[in-house]
Amino acid sequence: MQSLTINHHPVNFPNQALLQVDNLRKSFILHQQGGINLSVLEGVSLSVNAGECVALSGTSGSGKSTFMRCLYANYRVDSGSIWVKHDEYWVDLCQLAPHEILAVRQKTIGYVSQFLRVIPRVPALDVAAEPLLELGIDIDVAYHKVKDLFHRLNLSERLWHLSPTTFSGGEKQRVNITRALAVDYPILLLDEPTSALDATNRQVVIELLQEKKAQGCALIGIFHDEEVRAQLCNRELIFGHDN
Ligand SMILES: Nc1ncnc2c1ncn2[C@@H]1O[C@H](COP(=O)(O)OP(=O)(O)OP(=O)(O)O)[C@@H](O)[C@H]1O
Repeated sequence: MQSLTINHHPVNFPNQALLQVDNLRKSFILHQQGGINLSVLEGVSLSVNAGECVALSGTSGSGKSTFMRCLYANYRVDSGSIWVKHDEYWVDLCQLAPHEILAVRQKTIGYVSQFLRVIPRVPALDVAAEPLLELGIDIDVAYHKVKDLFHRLNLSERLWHLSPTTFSGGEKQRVNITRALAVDYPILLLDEPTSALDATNRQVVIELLQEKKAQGCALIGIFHDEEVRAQLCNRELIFGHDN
């Protein structure tokens, strides 16, 4: 393995690590409220290995979602680094140009957000197959993967060719999960992936995520559901004022 960033700074992480966060700081400046500086992440560090699942825990407002958004490069950080193993290189997400971030999202980091963004008239099958098609996967192979996941997640076949605009919360969540799980991302970020699901489908999602772990995927997520945490997570990163 070559341990180089795209800027060619050598780094040396444990062999099994896929993600390494060092001393991450993030604050918000509240422009509408007198320019108050709200410090949310004060030096968070985390290393996640292949096949591990880390739960982000802590009280409401402690910074879990902010941290997840930093890991997906949705937020610019104040300082620190987020090293990700992308192809055979280590790259620091905090230093990448926008087009490089898109490349990392396309191949390396999948994100199951809580809510599915839907476009009217695009059927569920195409919404879920889109990330595979963007990677150049053959359309029949992509549909086959998606249909298999839809079956496992008990998404009724009569919905596959409809736009998810009118779907229930749980149906939308299962389309969203399929979108992310159809691709073999080495790293998966999960924001309450089972919040809208019944017990049966929640168990299916747990099993699918266990399979991802067994394949060497690194999972980082917010799981308010204790049962999900107990079955999936190896460790917790607890957020609070001491981060
Ligand atoms: N875009 C933003 N602008 C300003 N402040 C923000 C922004 N996003 C989050 N915050 C503040 O950062 C703090 C952490 O919020 P965050 O959503 O990360 O917490 P959380 O731990 O995910 O909470 P919850 O469990 O309630 O979802 C909160 O005090 C919140 O008000």
